[in-house]
Amino acid sequence: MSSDITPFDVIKLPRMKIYDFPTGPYPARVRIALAEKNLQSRVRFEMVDLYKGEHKKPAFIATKNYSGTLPVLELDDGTLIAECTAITEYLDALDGAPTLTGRTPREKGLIHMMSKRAELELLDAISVYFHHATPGLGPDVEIYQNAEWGLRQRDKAVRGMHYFDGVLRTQPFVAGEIFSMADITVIGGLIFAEIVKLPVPAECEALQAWYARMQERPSVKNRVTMSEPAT
Ligand SMILES: N[C@@H](CCC(=O)N[C@@H](CS(=O)(=O)O)C(=O)NCC(=O)O)C(=O)O
Repeated sequence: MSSDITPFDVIKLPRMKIYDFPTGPYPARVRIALAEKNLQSRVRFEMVDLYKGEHKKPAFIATKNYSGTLPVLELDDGTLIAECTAITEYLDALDGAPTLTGRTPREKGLIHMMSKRAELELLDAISVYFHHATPGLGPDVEIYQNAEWGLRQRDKAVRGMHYFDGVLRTQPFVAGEIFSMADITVIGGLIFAEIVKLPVPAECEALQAWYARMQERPSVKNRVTMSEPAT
């Protein structure tokens, strides 16, 4: 091997901690990205109990994430990165060979657009429905609820499902010809839909077929158990 190529296994990968909630839809996005990049062994998960409101405690907000959400990535030098898109971009760039966030300017633009659209039109909409029009994380955490707003966002998410069904009738993945961060974000949305028992409409056959394919990916299938200590 020529001297100017550093074998992957000698690149100094950082050790990382992720403040996490193992079954959460947004944490699932980062867990899937970690597995797709084969980085699981570099990460320790620290659970933050959402149902006890630990993510809204002043200490967490002051020292880990001003937005009071999960996941949060903490590097061994103390750097903190919140926001699933940002964490995924960081993880994807670590080996110098991005596979999830785009290899060319055009791919990067399309993937970012479709991932953001999946947040706005699907995942975040279901999250608002969960927090405002269901018991959510419980009365001690959901200190303000607006059921009408939550129901409007639920209806928006159903429209989003139809939109992504239309996209997936024309191409194999959410942002085009390759699996990307945009697919992971839609997967997060459908994970949340299952949690709130919001079914994908029967006529959204392309979305359903795509999701069935996605659920066969080891990164998706094993996303929750990856943090359990090896037995
Ligand atoms: N924009 C943020 C949103 C993160 C988010 O909402 N995370 C959820 C975690 S989970 O519900 O998916 O498990 C959360 O912290 N929810 C707690 C709350 O909103 O009070 C991101 O992309 O990381």
